[in-house]
Amino acid sequence: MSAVAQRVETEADAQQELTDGFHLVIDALKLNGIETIYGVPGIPITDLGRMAQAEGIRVVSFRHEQNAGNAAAIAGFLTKKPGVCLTVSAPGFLNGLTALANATTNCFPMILISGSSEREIVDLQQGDYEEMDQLAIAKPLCKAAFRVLHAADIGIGVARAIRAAVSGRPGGVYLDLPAKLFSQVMDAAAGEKSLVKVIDPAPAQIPGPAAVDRAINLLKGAKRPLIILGKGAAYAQADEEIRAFVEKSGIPFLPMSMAKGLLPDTHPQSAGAARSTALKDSDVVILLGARLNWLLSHGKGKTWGEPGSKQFIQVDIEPKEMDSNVEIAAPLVGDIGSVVSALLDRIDGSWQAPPADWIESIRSKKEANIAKMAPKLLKNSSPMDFHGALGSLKKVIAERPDAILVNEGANTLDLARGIIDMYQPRKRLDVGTWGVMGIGMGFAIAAAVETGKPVLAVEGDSAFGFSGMEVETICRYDLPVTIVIFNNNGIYRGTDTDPTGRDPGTTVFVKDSRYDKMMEAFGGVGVNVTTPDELYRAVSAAMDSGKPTLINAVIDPAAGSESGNIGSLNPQSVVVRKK
Ligand SMILES: CC(C)(COP(=O)(O)OP(=O)(O)OC[C@H]1O[C@@H](n2cnc3c(N)ncnc32)[C@H](O)[C@@H]1OP(=O)(O)O)[C@@H](O)C(=O)NCCC(=O)NCCSC(=O)C(=O)O
Repeated sequence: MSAVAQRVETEADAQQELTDGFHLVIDALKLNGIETIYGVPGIPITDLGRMAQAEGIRVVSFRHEQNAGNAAAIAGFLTKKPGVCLTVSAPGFLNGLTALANATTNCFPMILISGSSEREIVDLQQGDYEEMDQLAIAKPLCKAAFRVLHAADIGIGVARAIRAAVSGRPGGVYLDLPAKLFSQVMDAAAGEKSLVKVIDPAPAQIPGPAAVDRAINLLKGAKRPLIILGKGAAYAQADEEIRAFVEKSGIPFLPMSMAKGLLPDTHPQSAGAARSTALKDSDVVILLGARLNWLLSHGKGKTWGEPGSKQFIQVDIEPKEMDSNVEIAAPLVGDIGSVVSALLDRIDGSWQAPPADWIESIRSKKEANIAKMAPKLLKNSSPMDFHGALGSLKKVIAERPDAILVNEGANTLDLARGIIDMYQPRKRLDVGTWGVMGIGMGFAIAAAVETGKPVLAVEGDSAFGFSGMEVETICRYDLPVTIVIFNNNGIYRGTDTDPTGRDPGTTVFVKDSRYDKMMEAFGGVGVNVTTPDELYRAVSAAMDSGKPTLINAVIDPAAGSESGNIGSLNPQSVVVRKK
């Protein structure tokens, strides 16, 4: 090439605006309304995080990918947009996978984006930095998995990930971005054209009229109807329609834990405090975004009364969910908002409220259970038991109904679920379908970031340990998160011993630990409390101040029972060994 031609080409290059993989990923996310990324920086995505922040995306950096992943997952639940988690390759990617799988199980829309090493080297197993076939590993753990090899395909890759995460039954999606992709350069105009805006990412799915007729006829013939609200109903953000359906039909409702607050727990139709009676004695049960999994004893057995005494109507966006455990007499496939609207249209002048004896039997059981519980909640002992401590927190939430409650643990979870009334939708976030420990700080951080509301995380001492280092993240971003650790020195209880006398018992922790000191180490507020009154005052002050606070609540080490309320799943040894 002549010197003149070279000069002409250089000038043309100088005028040509360029973009690269980094910027295309950011532009694709922004075009689709992704405003926040949760992640942990490192090779090869450090600059992606920096640049995303510079371009106006909020980037929240965590201390461990599992917590960033949990944050992304619950952001998806709260917003109906996929929460994005960004990780480094192999080990960081693996750390994010638990959250991705948990998101998929819980039907939370989430995208795990991980950098990865070079395809050519990985496929020949030549020992690249953090070499791993991440796409193959992610596939069975999520709803969909994609890899983008060319900058020109980033737009499509991001679009496919978003649509896969939120359409139909929401879930986790993996997006694999090899390191080389980020520095691939292309013409900026062509790059912009390659981006895809996802139109109507989760289209409404309207139920067929015959399916609606079948369900309404069944409900009309019911003597003891029951509505079970699941977290799918909470996710749908069809709050007004659901409330109208419950109130116009007059049917008692039972919320699953993350559906609490869709209608207030204090609502006269709530059967939450009469759970056994409602499940056992009902004859027609409508499941609204709730699955008949272990949490509902698979729809059979003694929880559900006489065999054959039940008929189920199930509302779910996923047709395969029907008949998963027992026969579904009236399947209603569609999105919750569309199905509930269709049902509501049919609650007209001919509708008759459920028989008075059914309503009365729920009411009287509920009142008896509440009356039995009431004195336990007032106990102002030191050290505290679970009921006394939770009585205080019940008051705190009643006074701040728009606060978000995050909850995990065994006794701390089971008792808080019943005791702390919720008043508004999507305010209770917990361990979900898997009963997984470790969601605490990730959920609390995302709840604060996404909603700006005060967050109260009520944590068993064991559960907190899985994500405890994120208190630094909470302080760093100055989030309005109050953490209460129910500290009874161990898992379930703090009294276990090693029969050989050699080591601590397998379920105990260091006695009388001061978790509040952890918060102080990072500039947050730490408080140690020993009575329910002190707890009430400390939590109220913390939530009003909006300052990151950790309250170490000293609970009697002998308080608490084993198993985290999963009864039948706890195997018991039948062998007695001779010494
Ligand atoms: C399986 C369940 C859905 C059902 O449990 P049940 O014990 O049958 O029901 P609940 O806990 O909801 O309620 C217990 C009883 O309290 C009553 N109840 C409910 N609310 C109230 C109020 N406000 N006042 C008075 N009484 C009440 C309710 O009607 C029941 O009484 P009756 O009506 O009289 O029966 C639940 O336990 C659950 O969600 N479990 C998940 C546990 C979990 O995920 N654990 C994590 C594992 S921990 C771990 O990792 C590990 O241990 O290992």
